[in-house]
Amino acid sequence: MTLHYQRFAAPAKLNLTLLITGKREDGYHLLDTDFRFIDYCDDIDIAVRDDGRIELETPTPGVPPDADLTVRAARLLQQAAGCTLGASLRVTKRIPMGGGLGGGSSDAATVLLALNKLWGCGLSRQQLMTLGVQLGADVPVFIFGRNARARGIGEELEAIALPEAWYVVCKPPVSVPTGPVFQQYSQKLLTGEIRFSIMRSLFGAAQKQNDLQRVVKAMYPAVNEALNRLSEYGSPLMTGSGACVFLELATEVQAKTVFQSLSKDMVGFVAKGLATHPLYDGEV
Ligand SMILES: C[C@@](CO)(OP(=O)(O)O)[C@H](O)COP(=O)(O)OP(=O)(O)OC[C@H]1O[C@@H](n2ccc(N)nc2=O)[C@H](O)[C@@H]1O
Ligand SMILES: Nc1ncnc2c1ncn2[C@@H]1O[C@H](COP(=O)(O)OP(=O)(O)O)[C@@H](O)[C@H]1O
Repeated sequence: MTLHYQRFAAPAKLNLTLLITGKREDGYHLLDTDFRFIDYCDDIDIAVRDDGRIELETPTPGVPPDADLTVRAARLLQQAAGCTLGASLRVTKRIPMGGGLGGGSSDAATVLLALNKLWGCGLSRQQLMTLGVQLGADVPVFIFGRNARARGIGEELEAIALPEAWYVVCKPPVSVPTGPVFQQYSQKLLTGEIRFSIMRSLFGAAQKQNDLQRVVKAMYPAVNEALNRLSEYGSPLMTGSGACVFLELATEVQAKTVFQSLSKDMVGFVAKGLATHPLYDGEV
């Protein structure tokens, strides 16, 4: 069997603002968040196989291949579409894991979008989004393909237009698991230290904010430190449930200047905000 690989991009996302507006009966928190794609991407090379096998040739350290979101996405689509073809996958990982940049979710979304085409499954964007949410709350927005305001747990999406912007993104030397952060947030709700942002969601917040930031700063001093370093140049924010923090700037020159003036021990990168996902084809 000769394998022909094609390359597909899986971009990172930033949560430009993240409000928590309530809690569902199953314990998941309701969000009101603006997602923006950035041009910092994992690459996924995919070849169709005729033996039905799903092979991950580049296992991610610390993630068993069967648990890898790329493999799970391929198997889910294969099952849902009744497809007998398989795929070999090679992932070039750049997006830090547990960083709030949605790398795993983006990889899964790219595999769903690419294999839907390569296998000729013919599922609609909406059908792929419904499959994707089974893999993670952030998967649907990457399939939606446009920068979006998301509500619910991320499945109610509305496209938003965003100005051109550049971002300095810093990765503190910690990996922040999403579950425990929400748990800690819930505990603070019980003690009355925190309240839901329903009013700010309805009437708009005075400035962009991330409701999980306070909790993560207290749990991970390195995140606090990174925010302090960036706050010398503007108003930084944490993305998702952390650990990455970012600062928005109007031009590439400004972003590069800020990044270069951070000391060398601060790991990070400069990225451009995208208008749409690289695989978005205009179909709604
Ligand atoms: C909060 C966001 C914003 O983008 O953060 P990041 O993960 O990107 O940092 C995401 O919606 C996260 O989505 P995702 O990372 O898929 O979360 P999951 O694995 O589904 O959730 C892990 C755990 O976090 C809690 N959780 C997650 C999402 C949510 N809206 N409410 C929750 O309470 C639940 O306890 C869940 O079991
Ligand atoms: N292909 C993948 N890339 C990244 N993480 C993956 C992948 N498959 C499974 N995971 C798991 O998903 C977790 C969350 O990863 P990721 O989506 O990159 O971070 P975050 O939710 O903080 O944005 C990782 O810690 C890892 O255990």
